[in-house]
Amino acid sequence: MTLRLSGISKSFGSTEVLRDVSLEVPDGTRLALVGSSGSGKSTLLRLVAGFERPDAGTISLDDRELAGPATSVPAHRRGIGYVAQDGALFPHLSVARNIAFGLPRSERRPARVAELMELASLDPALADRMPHELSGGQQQRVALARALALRPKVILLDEPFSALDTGLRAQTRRAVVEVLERSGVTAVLVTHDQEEALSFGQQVGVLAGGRLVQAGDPAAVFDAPVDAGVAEFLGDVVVVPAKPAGAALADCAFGCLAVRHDRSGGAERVCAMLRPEQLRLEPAELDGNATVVGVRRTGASAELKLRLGATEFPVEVSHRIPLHEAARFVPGCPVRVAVDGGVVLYPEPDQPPVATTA
Ligand SMILES: Nc1ncnc2c1ncn2[C@@H]1O[C@H](COP(=O)(O)OP(=O)(O)OP(=O)(O)O)[C@@H](O)[C@H]1O
Repeated sequence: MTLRLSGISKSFGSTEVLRDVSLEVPDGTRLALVGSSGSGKSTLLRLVAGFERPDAGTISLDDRELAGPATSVPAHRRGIGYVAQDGALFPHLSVARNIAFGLPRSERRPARVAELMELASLDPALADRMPHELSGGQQQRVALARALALRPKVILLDEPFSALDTGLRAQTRRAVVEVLERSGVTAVLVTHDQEEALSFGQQVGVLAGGRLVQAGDPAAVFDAPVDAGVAEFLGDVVVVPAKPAGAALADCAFGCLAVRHDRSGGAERVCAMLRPEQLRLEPAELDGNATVVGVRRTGASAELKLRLGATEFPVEVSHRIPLHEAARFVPGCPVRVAVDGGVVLYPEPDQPPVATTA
């Protein structure tokens, strides 16, 4: 079913947490909501689940209004499943009984539990284990199986992977996406992890200060963030002062580059954003456009500090390279820095832009 939010606002006392949020998650698709801590992600999910009421706006599933000025369908009547951050399993019930707890009485049969365990890619041998005897990833899959037991139309996942360590996190995320795909349920994930948000589904939505500042196809949002703040939030950036130079071109410390998206709104002073993955570096005696001014080894990589100064925009840029390449770049060495693909232009911030890559 298609989930629609229209003009949702919510305050707690005098604190406005969400303002005029509208979005649509088409039937059977997945949306990841990302934003920094306090941006209102969990509140939005709780409004959809029915744990809170919006102050303004409507929430509906297909043609059925769940929340609005004159409507408030209770949480248990919404047909919406909710998976909390810690899975919230009952510690005194086995895996099978935790899952069965989510089922209507008439369906509490071992065969139905086994079916849900299979759907959630859980080994049947785990059925009699207690939650504390499971890994974090297995616990999350039990929580998902329990949430799917009621055949919800929509499933909401509130930071379900945040307690897992990096390897298990990616593996559990892939497993969960497969389960959601198999069950064909519409899903919304809340996360503050950019990579997770960009790889979860068909749409990513970025919340900042209670507003949905951008939503759309993850690759398109990553490629053309609406402002420099979103660009930096979604991944590493290199930002340098720039000057428009005619038809979709801009001059900056890297030379004259193609502009792939102009988000400057015609501002007089602009800066250019690119991703570190776009940079290619070669030692170059003759046609260098940068100089190595520092090399710092950090684990498996090295951070080069480069000065780009051939133009009216001299800047220093930090750039990470694999450690085995570091020997080619010693301080004082001239370097040719080329940029693959174009840049995105933004209005220059009040503060001078900082050129960094993490
Ligand atoms: N029940 C409540 N009463 C008062 N303030 C609340 C309540 N729930 C949330 N808030 C406030 O609303 C703001 C947004 O909180 P919310 O949990 O939605 O953010 P979030 O983006 O999910 O953050 P995090 O990533 O840290 O979980 C915060 O400032 C929080 O303190």
